[in-house]
Amino acid sequence: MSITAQSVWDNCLEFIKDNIQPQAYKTWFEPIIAVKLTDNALSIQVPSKFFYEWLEEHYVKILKVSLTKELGETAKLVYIIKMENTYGNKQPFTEKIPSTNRGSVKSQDVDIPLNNKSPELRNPFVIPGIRNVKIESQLNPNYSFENFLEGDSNRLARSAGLAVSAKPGGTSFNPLLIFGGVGLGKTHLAHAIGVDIKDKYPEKTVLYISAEKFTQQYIDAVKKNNRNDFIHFYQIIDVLIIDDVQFLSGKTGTQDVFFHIFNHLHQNGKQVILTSDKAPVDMQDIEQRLLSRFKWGLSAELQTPDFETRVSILRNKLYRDGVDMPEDIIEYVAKNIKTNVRELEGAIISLIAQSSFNKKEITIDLARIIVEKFVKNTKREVSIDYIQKVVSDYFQMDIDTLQSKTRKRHIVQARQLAMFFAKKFTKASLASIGSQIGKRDHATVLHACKTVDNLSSTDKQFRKYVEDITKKLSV
Ligand SMILES: Nc1ncnc2c1ncn2[C@@H]1O[C@H](COP(=O)(O)OP(=O)(O)OP(=O)(O)O)[C@@H](O)[C@H]1O
Repeated sequence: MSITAQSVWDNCLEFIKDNIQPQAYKTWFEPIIAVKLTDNALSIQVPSKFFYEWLEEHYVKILKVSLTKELGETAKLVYIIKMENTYGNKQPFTEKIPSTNRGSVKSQDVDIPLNNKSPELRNPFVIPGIRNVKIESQLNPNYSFENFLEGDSNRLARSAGLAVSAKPGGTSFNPLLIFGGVGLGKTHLAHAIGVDIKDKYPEKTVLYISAEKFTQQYIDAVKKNNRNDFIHFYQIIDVLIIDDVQFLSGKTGTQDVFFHIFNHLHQNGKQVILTSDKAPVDMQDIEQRLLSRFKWGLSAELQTPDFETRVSILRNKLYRDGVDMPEDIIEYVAKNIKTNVRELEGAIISLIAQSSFNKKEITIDLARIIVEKFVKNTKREVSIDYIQKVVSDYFQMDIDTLQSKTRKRHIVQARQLAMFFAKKFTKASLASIGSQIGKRDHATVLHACKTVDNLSSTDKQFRKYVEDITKKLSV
């Protein structure tokens, strides 16, 4: 009788069945399909990359023994990973990985077979069409746990981050959503988790990307008819970190594609880490099904650090930069800049720069001047709600009137001004602004912004409105 892939695999299974628990056999071996036998290499098809990893981690020895028994010392095992076909792709997407050769995965290289059946996998980060897909993690090694100082304000998020990096995909913190105000360390912490995972598990494919870049890549992929490649690229990531997910607000196409990628990763035990400037309950224009996914794991808030933590952050920064600074100056800066760690660091850097350029000693007086300038120059984040309040107060109407459907000219103008300032002073998308100011669409907001621009250059009275409200919002 001739030897076939099926006959070899059947014999292996018989041996394996006798040597492992029945439940484990059912879970991990029954779903496998023997595909082909060439040059003493048996190719087996497994349902996911997670499955492959599990086999390699727990059953590689027994697989080796059974296969050697059948095919001799030169026996080889090749996995074919059949990815779940979430996108109506006619052909299944496959990925081949040789057994116990995880070196190729270690360097974040994934070998994709180029045959007629499987589509070429295009990596949005690298020139398309190359055979060996190298995925740069895009992580910043300077953002580590070590230099992310702990305090009451960030203890939960930081500890959850450490738990995730010790066991990516293996904790209930999946996804881990880190949220908090501007400059409080969301990006830093997200990178630190990724960096630590790469240290502990070099074979894992980690990718950091901002939601903005993700959206751009998706738009490009749709333009170039590469939507499936885009999805497949993200589905082979082990740890996906997406920064500033609030950016997806109002972008339904990108949300939809992210929803499918998220489900695939989550189902396969991969880790997802997200950051956002607001808690899921406060996110506007994000589809309900996506919001509910965000809440599956843990949402951990980064709050404004207390005085002690601010002092430690400054001390640590100075220590790393090799700069000595009197304790009273550090405390002065920490006392006066409270709400944003980026500003805190910025002020101390200006102080060092000023003193070295002007050869001045660092004194409390110099610190006072710099902190004052610094605090004055930093723009305060205003919310869309606040803008609507300021505009409606200015025109002495209530917010409901401002948002109403009326076409009365002065109300329309007030609404257009609110939209114009929301665009100018917040990072919200046109769609999100529209939905918050009277449930209008993005085209209406765009039109409002153009109208305000036009009117302020042609109508003196209108220009005064713009100037007055700008002043009120800048105080
Ligand atoms: N606990 C901390 N320890 C040390 N440095 C910190 C800490 N928190 C924040 N920082 C530093 O503050 C700066 C701003 O942090 P980061 O860019 O991560 O903020 P963010 O919350 O992502 O801001 P944004 O909302 O603007 O995206 C960085 O230089 C970061 O290293």
